[in-house]
Amino acid sequence: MPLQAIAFVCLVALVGMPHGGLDHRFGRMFLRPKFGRHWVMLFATGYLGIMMLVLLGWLVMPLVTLAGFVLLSAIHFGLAESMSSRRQTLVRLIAVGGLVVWVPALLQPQTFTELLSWVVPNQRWPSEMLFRPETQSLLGLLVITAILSRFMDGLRAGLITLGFIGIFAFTPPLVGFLIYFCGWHSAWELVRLARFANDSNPRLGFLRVAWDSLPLSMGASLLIALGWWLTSGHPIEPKLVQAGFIGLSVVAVPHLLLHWAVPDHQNPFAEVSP
Ligand SMILES: CC1=C(/C=C/C(C)=C/C=C/C(C)=C/C=O)C(C)(C)CCC1
Repeated sequence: MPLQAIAFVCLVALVGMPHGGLDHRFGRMFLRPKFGRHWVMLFATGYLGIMMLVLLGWLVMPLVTLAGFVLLSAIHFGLAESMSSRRQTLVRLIAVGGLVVWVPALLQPQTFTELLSWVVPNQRWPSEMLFRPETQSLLGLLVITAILSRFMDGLRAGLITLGFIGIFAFTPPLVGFLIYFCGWHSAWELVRLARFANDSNPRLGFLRVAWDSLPLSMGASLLIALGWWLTSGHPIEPKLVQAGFIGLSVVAVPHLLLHWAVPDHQNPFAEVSP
């Protein structure tokens, strides 16, 4: 298990962070046409401000912040999964995008509550909630909705979804998350960005993306390291998962909001006027 916690933090830093490492370019595309050279100030203030709010949320109301973060993440992952789908209702997005949470919460409640107790320590709520029949039924319903919804999008989408459900059901929740987040969500986003960077030579495009996303990803990883250092005094494994998870959520929320504001097809490498 400590190995999983270490892999969680390292892979999130190395593969997960870079997929949001070009957010400043998306921000520039969104803000510069309206605000000219003031875009940098606005972007930095907005992004950092949202990060601070999320951090404050974890300190003041951890459960609300956890629930809000899981819902936002589900919508974000759901949108990425159903980019080509025309049927993007909120319930479907949440059902599909949240599978990485719903499936282990339903089928591995014991391990899942242990992880939750590391993320939000001293709270009895997760273990009381997760084992209730109402919660289990709701989770089951979400999983069924996701399967039906993806098969309606096409056989391939349905089969991929079943494959992921199998992974989330049988691998430890952190491993399932890493396979999905690093091996699928971030990987596809990096491929998409590499194509934007250099359509005729995606390999060169990939190098450019890696290079350009270095400052923001390094900054985010350093912040997580700082969180680790500040929360000293706990056993290593829960602490790694807590620092990794809270750090991830702090940088993920502004990323999710930004990507709702900017249309998917816009190239972040294109020159922006003025
Ligand atoms: C609650 C919970 C999980 C959910 C993590 C989520 C929801 C992460 C979302 C990340 C995002 C949206 C990154 C941005 O790009 C895990 C790790 C599966 C298991 C431990 C408990």
